Order: sequence, then C-alpha cells, then structure tokens
Amino acid sequence: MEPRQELNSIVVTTEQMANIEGKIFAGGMPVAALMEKAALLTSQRIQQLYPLHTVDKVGVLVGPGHNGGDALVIARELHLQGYDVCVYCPFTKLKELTQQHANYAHSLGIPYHNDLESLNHCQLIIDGLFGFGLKRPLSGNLAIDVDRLNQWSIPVVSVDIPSGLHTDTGEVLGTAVKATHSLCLGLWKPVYFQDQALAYTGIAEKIDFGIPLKDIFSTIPQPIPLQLLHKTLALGFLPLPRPQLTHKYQQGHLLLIAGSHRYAGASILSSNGAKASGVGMLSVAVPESLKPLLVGKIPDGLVIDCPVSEKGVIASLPPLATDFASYDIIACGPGLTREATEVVTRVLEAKCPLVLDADALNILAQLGTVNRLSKRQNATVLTPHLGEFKRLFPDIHNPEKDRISATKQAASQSGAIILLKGARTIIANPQGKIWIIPESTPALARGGSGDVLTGLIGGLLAQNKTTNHTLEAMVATAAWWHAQAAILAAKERSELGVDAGTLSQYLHTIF
Ligand SMILES: NC(=O)C1=CN([C@@H]2O[C@H](COP(=O)(O)OP(=O)(O)OC[C@H]3O[C@@H](n4cnc5c(N)ncnc54)[C@H](O)[C@@H]3O)[C@@H](O)[C@H]2O)[C@H](O)CC1
Ligand SMILES: [K+]
Repeated sequence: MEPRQELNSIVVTTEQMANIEGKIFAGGMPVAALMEKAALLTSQRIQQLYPLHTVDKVGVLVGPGHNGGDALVIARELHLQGYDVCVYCPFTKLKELTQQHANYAHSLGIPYHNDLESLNHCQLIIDGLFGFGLKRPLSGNLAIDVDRLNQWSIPVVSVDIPSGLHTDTGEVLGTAVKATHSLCLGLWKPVYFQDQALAYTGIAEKIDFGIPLKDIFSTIPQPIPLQLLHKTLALGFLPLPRPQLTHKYQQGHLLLIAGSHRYAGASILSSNGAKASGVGMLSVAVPESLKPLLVGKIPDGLVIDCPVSEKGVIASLPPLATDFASYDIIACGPGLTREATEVVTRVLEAKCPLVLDADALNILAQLGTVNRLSKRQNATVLTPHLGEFKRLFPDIHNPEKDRISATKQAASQSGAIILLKGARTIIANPQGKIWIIPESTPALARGGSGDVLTGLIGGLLAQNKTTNHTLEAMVATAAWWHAQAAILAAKERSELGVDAGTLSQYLHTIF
C-alpha cells in the first residue's frame, strides 16, 4: 500500500489532530499557509462537485475560528473562479487570521449580509461556522439560524465537519447543520463513524492536504488505536490462504449451538453464514426435534441433537457437544431463547475461543458474569446490538451518545472482544484497539442477518489457526464481509430483496 493510502484507514481524535497540527506549526509551517493548503484543495473539490455551469450563487457561513478562516479562503477562490459569492458571518470578534481573510474578501467586493435569510436565493451553502474547535452547544440566534438552514432544500457543503457536531462523539451540541456533503480535512475524525451523526454528515469525503507522515505517526501510537476496515485492508485478510496439502480439520472445526422450536430458522441461517466462511468442519447442536430439518438443509454439517425442555428449548448439551477439545471455536446464541441458561453456563467452561450472540448475550446479562470473561482461558467475542449491549453493560450510561468509547470501555472492563452492531459497526479488544466498518446498508436491519454474521465470525475464527491475524481483526473482517455482501445484494435486488437467506448466498460473490 502506498504510504498516503494508509491514511485512509486512520481515525484521529480532536486531541490527536491538535497535537499533529501543533507539530506542523512547531516545525515552522506558518498557520496561514496550512489553512491555505487545506482550504484551496477543499475549494477545488467543491468546484468539481458543483461546477460553475450548474451552480452560480454560493452563500458562505463564516464562524469565528479557523473553520471560518477556511470558509473565507473558499469564498475568495470561488469568487475568483466566477461564482457569485456572498457571506454571512454572525460574529463580531474573529480570530486574527480569520479576520484578515474577512478583510481581504471584503476588499474583493464579496458582499456581506446581516441575516441568514439573505442567503436563501443561493444554490449552494458552504458551512464554515465551526470545526473541531466547537466546545459548547450552539444557542440563541445561531441555533435559530442553523435550524432555519436545515429547513431549506439548498445543498450544503460542510467544511471539516458539520457545524454543531462534537468531533469525537458525534453528539449534536444544541443543534447542527445537516450537510449534503462533508469534506473532512486531513484525517478522518470519529464523528464520521458515530451512528448518531450520520443523519448530519451526508456524503463524507476526506481531503488529504499533505500532513507530513512523520507528524502523524509520531503522534498516534502503534498499533493504530482507531482504524477503519475498508476494502484494501480487508482484502489483505481475505480470502484466507488455503494450503495445497490440507484436510478438513486443519481448516477449522466450528461448533455452532443455536435454535429452539420458536426460532428454528436461526440455526439454519447461522449454519449458512458459517459454511460461506469456508470452514473445514461444521458441527451444529440443535434441539433434537430440529435434527431432520437441519440434516435436510445443512447436509454437510454434523448435526448434534440435544435434549429439549417443555418449552422447546435446548435443555442441556450432550457429550458430543461438550467434548470441547474437539472444536477450534464455539459460537452460541442465535435463536436459543432466554431459557437456555444451562447451555450458556456450560459453554462458558470451554477452553477454546467463544462467540456469544443474541440470547446467549441476554443470558450472560442475567448471569451477571460478563466482567469475569477475562478469567476464561481463551478469547470471548460478544456481538451485541445496542439493546443487548445496554443489558450487558448497564453501568455504561447512554452508549448511543458515544458508541466508539462505549465499545472500548465494554471491552476493557469485560476482557472480551466486543462487536457493537450498527450502521457503523464497532469492534474493540480489551487492550483498546478499535476497528470500524466504514460502510453498510440499512438492508441489514432485518431479522436473521445477525444469525448469518455469528456463523460467519465463528467460521472465520475457526480457520484462523492457519494465519497469524489477531482475533479482533478477523471479527472485523467478518463484519466487513457481511456488510459488503449486503451492499452488493441491495444493489442487485434493492434493499427489500436482502432477506437473511439471500444475504448468506451473496457472501461468496464479493470476491
Ligand atoms: N486540522 C488542521 O490541521 C487544520 C484545521 N483547520 C481548520 O481549523 C478548524 C479548527 O479551528 P479552531 O479555530 O480551533 O476552531 P473552530 O473554527 O471550530 O471554532 C472555534 C471558535 O469558535 C468559538 N466557539 C466555540 N463554540 C462556540 C459556540 N457554541 N458558540 C459560539 N462560539 C463558539 C470558540 O471560542 C473559538 O473562537 C478545523 O476544524 C479546520 O476547519 C485549518 O484551517 C487547516 C489546518
Ligand atoms: K463546519
């Protein structure tokens, strides 16, 4: 990978970004020159997105800090290129450099308006009110202006981030600009991968304005703490290498424990996810009454029939399933129901890595033993959605307000690898390494798609003994693969056409 391409996968916090910036300035780069570099490239991108023949009148919102300075450089450049530019700056006191750009824009004859309403004839709005310097909520007339702007149907390009969002948590501070496009300056910031901010960021792009690699890599620790798993990286992990000379057990043996009378299909869907991973051997433990169904649907799986309770739930695991040493990985949970306490208690005694999903998570929450997972001999992977996450970690308040930090905290306190499902799925290990899946599709918000993921994760981890990838990287890779299959399926069949069965059939098509 080319060195600057690697930057596409790095996400930096506000503090790290400020430190990187500090190093650039300490090295002697003039502040004004850095702003000029960043804002010039941003204005060029805006001209590509909104060429002069399609857009004529551009309104520029200018804030008091350097985000406002960027906006004024953009205003100047667009004006020089022939756009009909006007400015609205609802502040009297500006940072010095911003004030200088304001004076120059004024001297060029760019008109300044005293109210937002005067910009409603524009065909494009540039939002340069606040960037990563926003510390307190928008209030008063400023908040009224932003709410008014959000009611217009004029495209908005936000510079660096939509004004009003917290750069790290993605929280809306008072109110925030709903952008059509956001042009993130230099390096990706967490806000772009926090679910709560996605309604505001629009189409997001990064503008690489040439931050020296040495300043980046001397600031952020190794391994990179917060990383995006995009195609280039994922295809470094996938497909897993398969030696010429091998046999089925060498390619991993997964035990899947799933299903109940009520949720019979979950065991089939997770088996299909596991099969798509290419796992060498798949054993599936299901209620005995489901065995004929499973044998019919998963003829290549070894079906283990388990005693069933009156409620149609696996009552206990037979010896074949509790011979834990036979398995490289156990994945447990899809469709079990919350009654299968015995199963989860028993499976926690296994020494191999364990993937727990769905009702296994709810049972784990009931058992109250989540913070003792670090005592297990091998890794545990928990794959909650937000509701399950809240039951598992009730002392992590409002995880939706900062999903990245919440996932990191959960991994640290439980000693497990946590995969928090969402529009931007987050994976954290107990040491603080975080992977983010940068794209997905709402087509995945559908019953059964999580079951497919559990099987896929289990199947990939079972084969991981032939590689030296970290477990969390493989968990993230499974989530990336799952999302990509859904994106492709949605493209070919529409979002409505991505039921869980279809999804599992698309898994092998992405390569
Ligand atoms: N990353 C880089 O290397 C570069 C970043 N650039 C741009 O600079 C901004 C960050 O600039 P900064 O001046 O630090 O902060 P802001 O412009 O976001 O605004 C801070 C400014 O606003 C005041 N303020 C904060 N909250 C409020 C509020 N609720 N109401 C009113 N006023 C508020 C605060 O007191 C400050 O005065 C970054 O995002 C980039 O756009 C460089 O130009 C290029 C290099
Ligand atoms: K902004």
